[in-house]
Amino acid sequence: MATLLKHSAKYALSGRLARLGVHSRHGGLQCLQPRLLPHQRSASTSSKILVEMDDSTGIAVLTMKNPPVNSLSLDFLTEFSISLEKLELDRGCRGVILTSALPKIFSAGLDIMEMYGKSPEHCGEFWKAVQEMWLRLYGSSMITIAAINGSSPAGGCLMALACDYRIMAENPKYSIGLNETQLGIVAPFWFKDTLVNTVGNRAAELSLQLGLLYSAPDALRTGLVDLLVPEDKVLSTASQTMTQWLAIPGENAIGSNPRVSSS
Ligand SMILES: CC/C=C\C/C=C\C/C=C\CCC/C=C/C(=O)SCCNC(=O)CCNC(=O)[C@H](O)C(C)(C)COP(=O)(O)OP(=O)(O)OC[C@H]1O[C@@H](n2cnc3c(N)ncnc32)[C@H](O)[C@@H]1OP(=O)(O)O
Repeated sequence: MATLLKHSAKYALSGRLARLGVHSRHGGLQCLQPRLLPHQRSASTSSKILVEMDDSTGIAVLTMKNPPVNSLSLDFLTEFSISLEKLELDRGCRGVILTSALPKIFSAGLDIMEMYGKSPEHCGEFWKAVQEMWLRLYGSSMITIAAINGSSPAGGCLMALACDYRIMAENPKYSIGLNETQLGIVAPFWFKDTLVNTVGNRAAELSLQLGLLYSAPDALRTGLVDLLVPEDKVLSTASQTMTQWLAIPGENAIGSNPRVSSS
């Protein structure tokens, strides 16, 4: 029942998502291998996204590669949503690890150039693509883990928040947060809600009103991220964590998520 509720709540998020229908990708207990064996891997790449799928574990790694800072441009967001939709439709895919190919940056957030001097039509299309990215990630029926291997302000932080679990590199130079206020922007309500659901009301109030960017240790203290690990261990830890989550029987790891389930 919980699973069904989660699915209905999730698919109610977006008319486009409703097309996906309800199906189970989470079978019984499986013995999962954290390492990808070459013959069991498949890769697909668009210009800004690399997707590597391990058929033996059902784990996909979605790597953002939009230099210089993985800003969320219209093109990037479109490719991102298409990649995620393909994985969502792939019944063999049970978990997605989101990470960055760029040194020091997870994502710089919305592409500022998409919001400057553009036509109302373009702005509408861009904003719709931002919402679509969030709906797909937050409403995903796969387990999603953000492997945050660099700084992640504003919309980049939203992406990480939309995942089920966040693992960040413990590099003190990296920062993360919804710092829109510092940029003279009010974070939209659904940015706010996603943050509240993660860190709670009071921390979210302070965070949003002051536009705080947290260092990695402060992000852990406030609950913005779940785990800090050495930089070279971010991806392997994400793989191990995913394996643990996917070993939860049936669909319980997904179905018991309170953000999308009411029982
Ligand atoms: C009209 C609007 C239409 C529709 C929208 C409707 C409503 C919108 C309303 C509200 C929106 C609210 C939500 C907003 C969310 C956002 O995400 S806003 C974007 C916020 N992000 C930032 O402000 C990030 C700023 N960047 C940085 O802090 C740093 O660049 C960094 C920490 C990411 C990386 O630092 P460095 O490694 O030192 O790199 P540089 O600073 O030298 O940058 C390299 C290069 O990249 C360009 N760049 C950086 N960030 C962005 C970005 N967000 N978009 C586009 N380009 C970016 C930077 O300018 C440099 O370019 P060059 O100078 O090398 O050409």
